[in-house]
Amino acid sequence: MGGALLDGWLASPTPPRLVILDRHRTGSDDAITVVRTAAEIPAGFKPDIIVLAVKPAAAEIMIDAIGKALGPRMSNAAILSVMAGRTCAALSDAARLAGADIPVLRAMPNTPSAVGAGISGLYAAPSATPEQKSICHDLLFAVGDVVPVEKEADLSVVTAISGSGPAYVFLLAELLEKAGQQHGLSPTIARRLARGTIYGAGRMLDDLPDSAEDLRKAVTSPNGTTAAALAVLMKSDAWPETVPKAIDAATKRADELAG
Ligand SMILES: NC(=O)C1=CN([C@@H]2O[C@H](COP(=O)(O)OP(=O)(O)OC[C@H]3O[C@@H](n4cnc5c(N)ncnc54)[C@H](OP(=O)(O)O)[C@@H]3O)[C@@H](O)[C@H]2O)C=CC1
Ligand SMILES: O=C(O)[C@@H]1CCC=N1
Repeated sequence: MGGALLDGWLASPTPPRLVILDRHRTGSDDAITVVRTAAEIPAGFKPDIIVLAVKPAAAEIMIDAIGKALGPRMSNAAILSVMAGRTCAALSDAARLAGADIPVLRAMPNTPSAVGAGISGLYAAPSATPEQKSICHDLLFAVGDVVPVEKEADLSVVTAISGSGPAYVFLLAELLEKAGQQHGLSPTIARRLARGTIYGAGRMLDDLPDSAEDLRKAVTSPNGTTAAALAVLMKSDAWPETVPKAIDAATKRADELAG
């Protein structure tokens, strides 16, 4: 996810000044300084925002390493976590243990951020300053839309819908492609049709004021092909039951990750 955000920031018209801590990436340039370990963070660098995009289990280790490396230079920063689950309180505790009593903001972005088409939920702990909220909002807005949420607990369902959501759409693309091939289309044609359809439907959802339901109905001719397919997909034990179940499972998992 960190890589997706980075791609989006680097492609944005006014990239922020970035120091990237990444064990694999090499090559600093004019736009970014890349370091392999926290100890290599440049001596004069005093971050406004520390973006954490590691797996939730690595959060405390990272905060500790960054705290040790930055020392007092961390004291005016805020943490922006994109990790599923991990709460502001847990991350604040980790920062305090690392020597910095600093605010935490939590975002739940998604991978379309890599192409500037992300959408992120954003929650700010009450201790975050208006300026820190504004910088984090702008960082996320540089790679797509931003939806502020008032309650931290809402980030679990945000994670289930939009954080994980691209995977559901990619699964649909996979299944459409496969079904096309099973009906004799070449892999290339099946892939173009599946992807082009999802792209076009996404554009309509984004560009037009109509509801998703109205757009669906407009495709569905009486007694036609779409009606035949939707009779399968919309059976009570099919999508109307399985999609909410899937969202429940993802929301529950996000709550579990929060501990
Ligand atoms: N994937 C997604 O669509 C989304 C993910 N997220 C959140 O983003 C976070 C990362 O997920 P994701 O990008 O999928 O996971 P990845 O495993 O792809 O990325 C995690 C990165 O963190 C690095 N890392 C872990 N520990 C350390 C460490 N101690 N020092 C330096 N680097 C470290 C890993 O390096 P290495 O490979 O060397 O271990 C890896 O590059 C998660 O918390 C997830 O909840 C949020 C929204 C969407
Ligand atoms: O699967 C996950 O846990 C992360 C959070 C949202 C998307 N990927």
